[in-house]
This record gives sequence, C-alpha cells and structure tokens, in this order.
Amino acid sequence: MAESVEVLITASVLPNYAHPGDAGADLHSAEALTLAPGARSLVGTGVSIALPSGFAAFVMPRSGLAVKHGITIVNSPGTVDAGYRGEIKVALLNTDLTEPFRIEIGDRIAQLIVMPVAHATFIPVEHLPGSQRGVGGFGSTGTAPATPNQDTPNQAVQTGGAL
Ligand SMILES: O=c1ccn([C@H]2C[C@H](O)[C@@H](COP(=O)(O)OP(=O)(O)OP(=O)(O)O)O2)c(=O)[nH]1
Repeated sequence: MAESVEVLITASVLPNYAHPGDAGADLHSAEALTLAPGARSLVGTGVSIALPSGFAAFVMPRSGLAVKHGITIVNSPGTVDAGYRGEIKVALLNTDLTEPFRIEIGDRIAQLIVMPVAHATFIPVEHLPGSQRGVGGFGSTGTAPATPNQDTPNQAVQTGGAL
C-alpha cells in the first residue's frame, strides 16, 4: 500500500477501509430508495472532499453487489476531480431484469479509490515512435490481423495511425 494521503472531508458517515490492505474505502448511501429492474439513479453519499492537487478519486462498484444483485455503476469509474467540493454521488444501475433492489440509508453502495494522477503535456508530432504492440488492440494478441469490415463504424482504428 502506498503512503497515506490526507484528504479533508465533510461526511455524514466517513468512508472506511474494511481491511488494512483494501484499495477502496466504502461509500455509504445518504438516501433510501428502491431501484426497479433496469433502473438507474444518482444516489448521494453525504460525502464531500478536498483532494490535494495531483490526486483524483474514483468511484468504483462493489463486486458483492454486482455479483449478488446485478448492481453496477453506469459511469464506472466515476471521476472525482481535485477541485470538486460538491457531494460525491453514485450513478447506480440495477442490471437485474426482474428483481428490484432496495437501498437503506447507511448501506455501502460503492467504494472510493484515491490515486495520484499526472497531467499530460500533449506534444503534437507527425509520427509516433514505433513499439512492439504497434496499432494492434481490441483482442489482436495471438490472432490474425483483423480484416477491415465496412460495417465497423470505427474502421479508422484498424487502418489509421500506421507507423
Ligand atoms: O461518479 C461520479 C462522477 C463525478 N462526480 C462529481 C465529481 C466530479 O469532479 C464532478 C464532475 O464529474 P465529471 O467530470 O465526470 O462530469 P462531467 O459529465 O464531465 O461534467 P462537468 O461538466 O461537471 O465536469 O462530478 C461524482 O460525484 N460522482
């Protein structure tokens, strides 16, 4: 585990790391609601933070909720910017086709991972340097080169950017 970083916080319930080595601190719901099958909702956590410059926090799903109940996060991972001072909210989605999902105040609905992030200085160039992977991606490893398919809307990915 990396060094600890101090994050200023206002919260109804503090996010907590369940175990010493956990990467994510659990976020608790500040609302009671029922997510109907297939429904999504932006759910408050009652948590606002002030991250140090050079850090971001990411709102991630909890695997237990996903596996047991089909609850995921629409925009996973949600990005919390260092300058954001509003309430952290979770865009929950009930992917279960038949079962509604009930959330009570205080339920653990997501986890927050705090990470250092770099700002890139983008340097425009005519050609990128070569690499072992080249332009291969999207399942290309160990398979024949993809055949350009006119039905593929992002065909430019396969044909563009040749070195
Ligand atoms: O799951 C999330 C994602 C974002 N946010 C907050 C913190 C973040 O700093 C802010 C803006 O998020 P983002 O940049 O992803 O939103 P956007 O759709 O690009 O809107 P904006 O124009 O507000 O940046 O919303 C959350 O509370 N939960």
